[in-house]
Amino acid sequence: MLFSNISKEYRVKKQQASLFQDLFNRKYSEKVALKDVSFQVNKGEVVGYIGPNGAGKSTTIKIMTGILKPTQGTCRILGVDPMENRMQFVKRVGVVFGNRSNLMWDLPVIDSFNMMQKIYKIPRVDFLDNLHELVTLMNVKNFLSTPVRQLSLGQQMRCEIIVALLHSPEILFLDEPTLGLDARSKIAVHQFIKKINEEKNLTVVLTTHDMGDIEALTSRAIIIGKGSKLFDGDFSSIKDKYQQYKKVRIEINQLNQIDEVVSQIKNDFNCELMTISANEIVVGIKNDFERLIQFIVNTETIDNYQVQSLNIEEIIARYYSELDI
Ligand SMILES: Nc1ncnc2c1ncn2[C@@H]1O[C@H](COP(=O)(O)OP(=O)(O)OP(=O)(O)O)[C@@H](O)[C@H]1O
Repeated sequence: MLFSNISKEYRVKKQQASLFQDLFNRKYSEKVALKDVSFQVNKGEVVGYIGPNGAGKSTTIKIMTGILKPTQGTCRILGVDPMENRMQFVKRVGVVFGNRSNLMWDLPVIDSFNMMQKIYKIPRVDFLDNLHELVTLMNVKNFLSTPVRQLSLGQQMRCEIIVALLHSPEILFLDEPTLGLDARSKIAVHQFIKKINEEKNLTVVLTTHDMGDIEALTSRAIIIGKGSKLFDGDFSSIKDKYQQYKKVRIEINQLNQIDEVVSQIKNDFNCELMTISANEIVVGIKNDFERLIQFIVNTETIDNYQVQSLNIEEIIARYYSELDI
């Protein structure tokens, strides 16, 4: 899979002062969604595509699945341009958009599965084999005759993934597959994606806001911000970079003492004062950590303290801010 020097600009209509101007002299501006993004994905790989809101994740998936044409660059999926010969292309890929359903809302789940057989003209024997395997793997047997609208979000997502896999695609694209799911459902989706990748050597590209998806599914992450690729590699190297950075919560119950402690920390330590509230100071610190702990232990007005490492969301936010994004 090749995504080479891809840029995408959307044409956006500008709001004009009057309706008359709007009708007869329409003006447009360009909204840059992707800027010269390149990467390759090999067969059987699982790749996480991470970024904050508006970074360009969905635009990338839409280009890879032939829904959108890039303004510049070359996209080759399974050796072909996804915009050309769409009928052939869609038979070779599976797509799940977390915010759009391929299931028929009022009908039993099994009807949506049967419909896929007709749409993709899957031979009956292959379909039944696949269905049996996927239903067992995803543990959805008990609600095959339940109307989709009565399923929980987690059950629905498991069914969406089955729908995308019934025609045995070679690549699975997942756009925010765990959006809105509770912790248990997320784990079920992770386990399933892992299994299907291992057993069928299926290539998986998934976009996510959720760092837990990356940790559970893959070591390779591509990080995107404001349309540009910022990182492509082993996500643990980003995590390691920030591992020494600690957050220290300092509790002070004597309200009149907090200002003094704040100014001592400010003057004596190389650290970042993250938040200061009535009885708590949160400090971000890297090199001066041991000395800060000594200070805390020796300061009588400090009642309690807690040390935390950065969680993954905070690591990404820090990474973005260092790159001035
Ligand atoms: N059809 C469109 N017309 C104009 N601008 C668009 C269109 N679709 C997306 N954009 C803009 O392009 C940029 C990238 O959007 P995209 O949906 O790819 O981001 P994303 O990373 O998927 O965000 P989110 O996580 O919020 O879904 C954003 O600034 C968005 O506002």
